Amino acid sequence: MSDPGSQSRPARKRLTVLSGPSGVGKSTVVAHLRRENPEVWLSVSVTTRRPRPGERDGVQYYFVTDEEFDRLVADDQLLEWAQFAGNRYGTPRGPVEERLRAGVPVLLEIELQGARQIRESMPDALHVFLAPPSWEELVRRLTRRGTESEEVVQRRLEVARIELAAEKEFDTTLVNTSVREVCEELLALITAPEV
Ligand SMILES: Nc1nc2c(ncn2[C@@H]2O[C@H](COP(=O)(O)OP(=O)(O)O)[C@@H](O)[C@H]2O)c(=O)[nH]1
Ligand SMILES: Nc1ncnc2c1ncn2[C@@H]1O[C@H](COP(=O)(O)OP(=O)(O)O)[C@@H](O)[C@H]1O
Repeated sequence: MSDPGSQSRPARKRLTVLSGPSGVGKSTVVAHLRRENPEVWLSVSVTTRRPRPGERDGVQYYFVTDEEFDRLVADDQLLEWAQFAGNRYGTPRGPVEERLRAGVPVLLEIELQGARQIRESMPDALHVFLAPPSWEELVRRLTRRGTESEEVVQRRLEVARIELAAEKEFDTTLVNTSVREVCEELLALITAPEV
């Protein structure tokens, strides 16, 4: 007998974590997803990194000083945080908890150490790894983006090797060949019915 409620089952109201090496296309994929699917709420992180040209406070990140970041950590206002290539990044706790309580699908775009913290603290989260089509293509994307100095690109590539090796820790992998296709696959995962 078919389940009469199956058609109207709500979207999974849980947290999705998107992670993957620097330059793989996380920001591009997430920006595309948000444009097409505003019902998915993306957490805006705090960071001590300097804004890149065109980045605005409160949009890509909340840009904070080291002292402000220390205070957020001390006050337990971050759901997770990590040091990455010389800067600190963290997810503000309040807005995420509020959205999840309201039943809104929440997406976090964070690096590996933060993803591990979320796996511990919120075991229901779905962890998605975004992989490059190849190592050479990852190097090309990171270099061509042109937002970092040669030294920073090298540092990020060293971290990328570590992040690529952690792929098996994730629930599933999406290969970022086509942004549009990856977004469709990601949206299907985020909004899959409850099981
Ligand atoms: N743990 C953690 N990582 C974050 C957070 N926000 C961003 N990141 C990650 O920090 C890394 C560096 O981000 P960013 O400097 O914007 O560079 P980009 O992602 O390579 O453009 C990326 O892997 C992001 O996913 C956060 O709140 N927590
Ligand atoms: N599927 C793709 N094919 C080709 N280039 C891509 C693709 N996705 C992203 N890029 C490019 O790769 C570079 C890095 O993407 P970005 O979103 O900044 O990566 P991340 O946020 O993971 O560091 C950017 O120049 C972006 O335009």
